[in-house]
Parts: sequence; structure tokens; C-alpha cells
Amino acid sequence: MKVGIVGATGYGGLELIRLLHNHQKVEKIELFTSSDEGAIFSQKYAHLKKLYDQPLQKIEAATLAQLDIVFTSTPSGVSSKLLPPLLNGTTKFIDLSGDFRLKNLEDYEKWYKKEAAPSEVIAQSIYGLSEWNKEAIKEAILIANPGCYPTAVLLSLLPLLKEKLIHASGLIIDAKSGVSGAGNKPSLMTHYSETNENTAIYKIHEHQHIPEIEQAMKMFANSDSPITFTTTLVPMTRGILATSYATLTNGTTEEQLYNCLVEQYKNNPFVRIVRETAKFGTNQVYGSNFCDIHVKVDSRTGRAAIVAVIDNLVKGAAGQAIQNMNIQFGFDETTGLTEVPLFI
Ligand SMILES: NC(=O)C1=CN([C@@H]2O[C@H](COP(=O)(O)OP(=O)(O)OC[C@H]3O[C@@H](n4cnc5c(N)ncnc54)[C@H](OP(=O)(O)O)[C@@H]3O)[C@@H](O)[C@H]2O)C=CC1
Ligand SMILES: CC(=O)N[C@@H](CCC(=O)OP(=O)(O)O)C(=O)O
Repeated sequence: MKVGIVGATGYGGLELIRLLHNHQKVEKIELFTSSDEGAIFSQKYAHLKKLYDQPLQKIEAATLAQLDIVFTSTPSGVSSKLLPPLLNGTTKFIDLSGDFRLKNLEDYEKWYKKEAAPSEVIAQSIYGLSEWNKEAIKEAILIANPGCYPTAVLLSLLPLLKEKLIHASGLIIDAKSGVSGAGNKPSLMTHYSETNENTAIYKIHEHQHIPEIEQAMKMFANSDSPITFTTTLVPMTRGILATSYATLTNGTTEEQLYNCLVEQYKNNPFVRIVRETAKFGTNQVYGSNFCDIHVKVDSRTGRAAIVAVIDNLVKGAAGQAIQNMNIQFGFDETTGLTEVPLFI
């Protein structure tokens, strides 16, 4: 099949290339840019020399229409305008930005502080949380790939909320991310001298992933309590660790939480439930499409800590997007995604 990547020069785009390179069903990868048409890709990225010595192409509807699938790995606020005129009913699109995730346009404009995508396009987009929306993903023409933080949070909490083993109200979610989550555009936020030897909380109670998490909790677990969600930037390149603190419903035991997660994901190769462990961290999923989940009950307080780790660029972005492509095209879900985590 023929695949296009719009935004190939960004971190999400580079990760799509790395993973699609070894995908058995992909015969051709075409790369598109909005800013550097004609540039030889491997001259921008030396690690791709002899692999991608091809020119970056202009984003044109007619060119994209010849491809089976196009990934748009462009910033929120860009995808909303770029993508709608490219839709042709045949080529499938997977967008990595936040522009087609929120069904309520007012929510988008409030949290992203940008103009929303056209409502008719939002209406046809399918939320690409692979493990929870497979039937809809199979039929989708436009997939809104989930945000990196929501992926970790939702995979770990949805089964427990659905089975009412934890209270939906009063959920506190403390998530930490590596700096690549902010993309490759330099900023004061991600400048080396601001991130090295530092850990900083940001967008407190204002993060754009709050409405996305709440929307999916309602959609998949019929739970509509507001969440407290905070994000912290830590001095590492990749990785998200999201810890949720939840009050247990009457009599829930650690065993029940564990069994519920195991049962939910028994046929899902990328979600691993880790039982006893001395430590639990982002390096156990580094470079891979795994989401690892660990739960621990505090009997003194009646609360559980539910922890999830992912690689933000893989399960949090490009890997999940390819998993969705596999589901859409009827390939084995793991095709091209069998990398063992780098760990050390
Ligand atoms: N980084 C992460 O961990 C995650 C990112 N995401 C989302 O994925 C998307 C891509 O993220 P990421 O790769 O990190 O971002 P980057 O900033 O690294 O890359 C974005 C790319 O988009 C292209 N672009 C910028 N402006 C335009 C435009 N006006 N028209 C077309 N293309 C444009 C640029 O390429 P060029 O100039 O060549 O066109 C740029 O390289 C974002 O929406 C992000 O929110 C989602 C989950 C995780
Ligand atoms: C570390 C870091 O800065 N992460 C970004 C994640 C961006 C993202 O995924 O934004 P979309 O909703 O547009 O996809 C953030 O917290 O905003």
C-alpha cells in the first residue's frame, strides 16, 4: 500500500517513518511539507541517509488522492484547516492533532483557544483509541488519533470506571511527560537550560486534554464526573507516566482491580498489566507501542494509585496511529509494531 505523511519533518512524522519502514504491507512512503518543498529529506535528517534520499513534496489534494492512507502529523489549529479540503471519500486519513477529537466545538475553542474544524468533518471523525473503538475504526475514513496523555490515562482507568470498581468523582490524575511531547519547534518551555535539572508543572487545570479525557470517559464508561488533571514536564526525551488517585467503591480489593484490567485487555497485545513490581517506569516501554499498567491499593485511605506508562511518540502518537491503520485495513494489529522496548 502507498502511504503519505504530512508533517514528516516533525517528531510525530519521524516516528511514523521509523515504524512504517519495517511494515510488511507498506510499499511506498511519500513525504509532504508545508515549508520546504523539494528539500532532500535525508539532508535534513542524517540518520535517514540512504533510506529516505527523496524530495519533500508539496501538499496537494490530487497527489494525496493517489495514496491509500495519509497521516497528518501537523499542529492543532493547522490540521483543522489543512485536512477538510483533502478528504475525497476514498483515501483514509489519520490525524495526530487535537483538531478532530472533541465533538463539542465550543469545548475545542475554549480549551485550544483556536477556531474549531468544520462541524460536518468533526461529525465524521472517529476517535482512535485502538483498544476501545475497534468496530468504528474499521469503518473510518477520518481517524482522530488520541492525545498522548489521554491514551495513558484512559487505557488505565476505563475498565475500572466501567465496572464501577472506583468512584468517578474525585479522580485526581497527575501525569508527567518527556520533552518530545511538545514537538520540535524550539520554545522557552522546552529550551535545554529551562528543562535540564528542572521539573515543572504547567497548564494547571487548563490542559487541553481534560475535555478529551472526560469525553472518552463518558463515551466508553458512561462516567461524567469532572477530573482533576495536572501535567508536569520532566527532563527526559520520551515517555509519559500518568498516576491516577481514585477512591475505591465499597469493598473493592486490589485483586479485583488487577483481574478487571487483565480481563479487559486479555486479547489486546499492546496493553500489559504488571502485578508485583519494585519499580515501574517509562523505560520499560521506551520506543515501543506498549502501555503498561500497575495498580496498588492503599488500605489506610481506601484509595488506589493506578499508574500507566507509554512512549508518547509511539503508543501516544505514531504507534497508535499505525495500530489504527492496521485495524482499518484488516491487517494483524501488531504489524510493524513488534519492536522490543529499548529499556537501556
Ligand atoms: N509529540 C508528541 O508526543 C505528540 C504529538 N501529538 C500531536 O501530533 C501532531 C504533530 O506533533 P509533533 O510531530 O510533535 O509536532 P512538530 O512540531 O514536531 O511537527 C509538526 C510538523 O507539522 C508541520 N507543519 C507546521 N505547520 C504546518 C502548516 N501550516 N501546514 C502543514 N504542515 C505544517 C511541520 O512540518 P513542515 O514545516 O515540513 O510542513 C512540522 O514539522 C501535533 O498536533 C501534536 O499535538 C500527539 C500526540 C503526541
Ligand atoms: C510535553 C508537552 O508539552 N506535551 C504537549 C502535548 C501536546 C499534544 O499532544 O497536543 P494535542 O492535543 O494538540 O495533540 C502538551 O502538554 O500540550
